[in-house]
Amino acid sequence: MSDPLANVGWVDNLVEAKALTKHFGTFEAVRGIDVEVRRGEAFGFLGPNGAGKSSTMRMISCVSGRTGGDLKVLGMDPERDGPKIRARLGVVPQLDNLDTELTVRQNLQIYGRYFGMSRQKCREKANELLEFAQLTDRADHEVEPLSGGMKRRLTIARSLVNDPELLLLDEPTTGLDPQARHLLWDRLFRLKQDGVTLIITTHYMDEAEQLCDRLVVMDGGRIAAEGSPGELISRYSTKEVLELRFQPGAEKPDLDRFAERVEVLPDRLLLYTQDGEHTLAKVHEHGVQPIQSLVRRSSLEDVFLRLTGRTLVD
Ligand SMILES: Nc1ncnc2c1ncn2[C@@H]1O[C@H](COP(=O)(O)OP(=O)(O)OP(=O)(O)O)[C@@H](O)[C@H]1O
Repeated sequence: MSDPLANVGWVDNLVEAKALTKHFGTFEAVRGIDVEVRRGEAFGFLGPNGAGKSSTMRMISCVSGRTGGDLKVLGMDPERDGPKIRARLGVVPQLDNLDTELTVRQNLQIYGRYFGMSRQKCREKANELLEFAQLTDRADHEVEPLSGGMKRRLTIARSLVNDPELLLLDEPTTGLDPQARHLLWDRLFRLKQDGVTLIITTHYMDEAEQLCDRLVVMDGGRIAAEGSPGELISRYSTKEVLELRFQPGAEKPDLDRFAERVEVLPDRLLLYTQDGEHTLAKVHEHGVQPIQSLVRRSSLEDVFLRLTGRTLVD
């Protein structure tokens, strides 16, 4: 029997990039990255502004050509098969580009028409997506007065009109308040459960930790590390971190011997240790009196600091 999936181009890796580069004139925004995104996972590009995340996303979403290297999306070449790939992708750009002349529902329906769906199908799909985005009660309202979180959910709903296998989200929650972010994460979890592969760029470490099964840490156009959030934390950091703050302007004590590693930031010291409370006790025994102390688990922020010597959000 022939393989029923052969015709729809089934591949296990939805994105395969090898030595992928993007130059703008002489500036190298993406400097030879290798990435594999597996079907069904939520994959993250984590990095600060200017790391090359959006440039990479734009190549994957077939809106910008590569300068060098190889790129396959859904097993096809974006430069040759752009329209075929785009028909199976959903794209949520960094800035919402909703049509403010249309209502919430019309924004969804008109997208369906772009994909050649019948009016009836567009109506049904819009109803389904309004419910998914928790916007049913706003369906016939204008877009402009919606909150930032609602606009974001509508943009995501719109990107799902064509039932994409792969959804690309560029900084999905930037600028949203914590409640709106959590609501949006909840929707993304649901999509993942439904089998949609997600690629997310973010400079929020908590977002990457919450959402991503695997991620790459990008900096200066390169990949600094790759793995699951847990793997990256155990590879590059300790179990716990003791944060100590001192009087402004006071000289920070040398506490290197109390921890596996110490980072000196402008406003605090970070002591990397397996047991923060024990380390704090030793610091106190030594007569050091910080004005504030906090023991927490290591995070991706610590991984980034270790890899680049900088904090993620300056
Ligand atoms: N069209 C362009 N022309 C020239 N330089 C560009 C262009 N697009 C991006 N760049 C530069 O390439 C670098 C990477 O930008 P990119 O937008 O990919 O980074 P990013 O990691 O997505 O950051 P952000 O979070 O700010 O979007 C930046 O230094 C940016 O100024």
